[in-house]
Amino acid sequence: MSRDPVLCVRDAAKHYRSGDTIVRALDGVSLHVAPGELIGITGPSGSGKSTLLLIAGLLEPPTRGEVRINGQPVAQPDAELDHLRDFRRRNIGFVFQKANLIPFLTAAENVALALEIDDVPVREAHRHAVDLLEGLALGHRVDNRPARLSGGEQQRVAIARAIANDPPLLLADEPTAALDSVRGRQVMELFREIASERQAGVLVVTHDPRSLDLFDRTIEFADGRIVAETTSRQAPAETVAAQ
Ligand SMILES: Nc1ncnc2c1ncn2[C@@H]1O[C@H](COP(=O)(O)OP(=O)(O)OP(=O)(O)O)[C@@H](O)[C@H]1O
Repeated sequence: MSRDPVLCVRDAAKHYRSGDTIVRALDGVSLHVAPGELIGITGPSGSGKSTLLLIAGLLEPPTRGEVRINGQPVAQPDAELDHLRDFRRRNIGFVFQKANLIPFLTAAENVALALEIDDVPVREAHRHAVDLLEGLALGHRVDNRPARLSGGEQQRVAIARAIANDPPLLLADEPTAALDSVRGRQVMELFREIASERQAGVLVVTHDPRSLDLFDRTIEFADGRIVAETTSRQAPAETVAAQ
């Protein structure tokens, strides 16, 4: 059985004007992420990694090229991304370097809020949030506010929030940069689990070479282009290459 990629980025470019010059933040990038795949994006500062996530996350339209999610063409140069707000919320989870939890809500309330925004009734959202946090070994933290949690715990709550409505695609921008190596590893292992068990496609930008063994593939960027790709684990059996 073959499955379509969750994310397909085709010949994407993103150019910014800076005075008289054009910055080619992305310059013709094509990649795909299959269900169950965990992909690492690496490369030097300024090589276009975050720009790729902005384009893949439907937060910025590409200057050229196309983004498909689950086979559906959703972003082209003239795309009105505001119209995609609901689509984005249902299909894409985001995790950033900082957890950005709401400080006056408990861990469970932070996660539940993501579901309530999606019209899940309050009680059901809370129950689901608690279940999710328990599954991420945070059952003892559900009623704590973020200030009581370690950096790694906060980041795991942020991941629970990002996957609360079960999006098929998860995008993370340097999610372990603020963590020590042990907590950073735990967070990367969580992404591995989410990809394997929930069959989400997960794209993680990282400078951290210590977790590369967890990725199915590592894609290296330089000057807005893909310059190398390494297959680090055996690819999931049921995935196919991008068309
Ligand atoms: N809004 C913008 N306007 C002009 N130039 C931009 C804009 N956003 C990004 N750039 C430029 O595009 C290039 C790629 O930036 P990007 O943030 O994608 O790199 P990165 O690989 O994520 O870097 P880092 O590892 O430092 O986060 C850089 O030269 C950056 O200065």
